[in-house]
Amino acid sequence: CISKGKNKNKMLPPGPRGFPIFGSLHLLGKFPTMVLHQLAQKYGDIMYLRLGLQHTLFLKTHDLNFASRPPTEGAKHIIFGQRSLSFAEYGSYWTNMRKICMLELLSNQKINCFKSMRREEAVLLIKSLGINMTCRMVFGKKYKDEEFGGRGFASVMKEGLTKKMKAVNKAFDEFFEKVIDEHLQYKDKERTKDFIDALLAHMGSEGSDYRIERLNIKAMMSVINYHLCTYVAASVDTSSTTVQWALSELLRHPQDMKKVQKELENVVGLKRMVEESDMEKLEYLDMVVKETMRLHPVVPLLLPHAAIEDCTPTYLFLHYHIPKKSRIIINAWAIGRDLSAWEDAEKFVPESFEGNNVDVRGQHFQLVPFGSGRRRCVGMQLGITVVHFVLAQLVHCFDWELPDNMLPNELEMTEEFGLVVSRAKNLLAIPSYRLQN
Ligand code: HEM
Repeated sequence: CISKGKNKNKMLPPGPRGFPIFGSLHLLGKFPTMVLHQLAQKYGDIMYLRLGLQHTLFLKTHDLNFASRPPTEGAKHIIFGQRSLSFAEYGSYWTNMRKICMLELLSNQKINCFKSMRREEAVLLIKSLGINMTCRMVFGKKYKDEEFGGRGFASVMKEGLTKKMKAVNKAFDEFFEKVIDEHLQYKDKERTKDFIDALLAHMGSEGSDYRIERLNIKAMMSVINYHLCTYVAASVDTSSTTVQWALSELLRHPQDMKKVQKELENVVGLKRMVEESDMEKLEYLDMVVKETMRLHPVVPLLLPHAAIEDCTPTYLFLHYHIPKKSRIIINAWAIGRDLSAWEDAEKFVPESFEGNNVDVRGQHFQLVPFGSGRRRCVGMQLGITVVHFVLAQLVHCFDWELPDNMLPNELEMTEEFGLVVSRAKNLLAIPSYRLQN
């Protein structure tokens, strides 16, 4: 929030006036992305609300200044304060944690190391149609619900409402303590080292203003889990929610589903399963994933950014004042539907990526499902790999049908808003195996 008093003579960006105390909170309703999008059509791309600000150019021109995070209640209680990577303030602690994460868990080399594990999981997925990949990369093995206070990983995440956050934190704390103890106990055993081993190797190391202790390691573990599950929208992670949206769109557009299957038949055939090494040849599948991330960015408002210093960006020849500590909210959902960048913005048309190099990695500002710049998603490469791989498996191994003779255009696509936006109604579809093995 910007305090107006202090900035009386400076021009804040335009926006609705709002009420005292609540500001414009009442406007947001059930679908804040859509409301913010409509407000931006009235007030412009840089907009001031007493809740936040949204603008896209900032990502490039003011990336460093907006690379911090504001303190939030959720982060304080549920993920060990601002020690977690996602919610850490910009500074040497965040820089180092991000470096460790990039190097030890999310580098291309590490992602490749776990290729065979993802393949094993894909086979299991095809058998069980349940997704559980990243858990093994982070913790080295799958932990059952009973080991998580008997309540289940997902159910504990779901209880992340403010009142319950402290209790939730305790449940996580016990679970993480157990995982750390197990890793220390089997430290010298012959096995594939996972992310926790890598973090433990840094225990005791220090910088000028921080020291990595057991608590910091737990904070890192929790933020990775936050991306595996969401505490708003049930036991799904960012990657599997994206896969669900992609499959939903393909069910609504059977001709596109056929096109992906045809491509898979040409590249892979029907006698074996898809391998990760096939991915680069699956151009249409890639377009389907991009189009899904455009229409259904699962973290639609990204994570909130915070201004480190005052700044004065220029927009349409006007100089706006953005005070230090302002919360910056970027509406990736609205950016993907911007009529000046996308033709037929509301329609699912994978072909719109044909013959251009627009991708999802934060270089093209009309499509930012992972954010952009310094604070963009650190797990992007893993997310992209998993989404392509799982979707390819599902469409290659199965034909899909909607239940009860439902027509494709009758499939509901209502969103349930949260930090991760999933389908409001579970996707129900009937698979029939189509490979010849
Ligand atoms: C399809 C999959 C995914 C999507 C769409 C996604 C999206 C995002 C978005 C939008 C942000 C915020 C960027 C910003 O504030 O500017 C973010 C941050 C982050 N993501 Fe992801 N994510 C995905 C998968 C993953 C995975 C698999 C991991 C880890 C295993 C991960 C770990 C993180 C972390 C740690 C941050 C915070 C980075 C920081 O603050 O420096 N994400 N993600």
